[in-house]
Amino acid sequence: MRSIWGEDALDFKPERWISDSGDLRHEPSYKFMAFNAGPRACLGKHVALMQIKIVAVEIIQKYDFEVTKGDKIKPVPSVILRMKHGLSVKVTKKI
Ligand code: HEM
Repeated sequence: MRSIWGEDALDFKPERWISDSGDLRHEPSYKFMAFNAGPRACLGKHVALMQIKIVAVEIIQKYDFEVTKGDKIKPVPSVILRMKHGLSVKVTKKI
């Protein structure tokens, strides 16, 4: 991921997606491995992203997530994007 997004790839920096003029910054589709890019790219990408956002909002409103410290976070490039060592998190229900 660092080879694509730079040394701070793992940092939470939403501002990285905003240009100097305040617009959303365009990044080539080839940099997003999950859906691939080009003529055979995933046709369901936009449906999938919309569903992911809807589900994420529902879950984030109800639960807190904390990534287990010290875990190695490493993606495995393959047909299906997955984590090499999994991603363990502590989940707590919001009061
Ligand atoms: C998180 C969800 C999804 C992921 C990560 C995903 C990922 C992918 C990937 C990596 C490919 C292969 C692209 C290539 O060969 O270069 C693909 C192809 C495809 N996906 Fe998805 N997909 C998702 C959801 C969906 C959904 C919801 C639909 C349909 C509503 C869909 C329909 C398709 C179709 C039809 C293709 C074949 C496109 C072609 O070969 O021309 N996908 N997808």
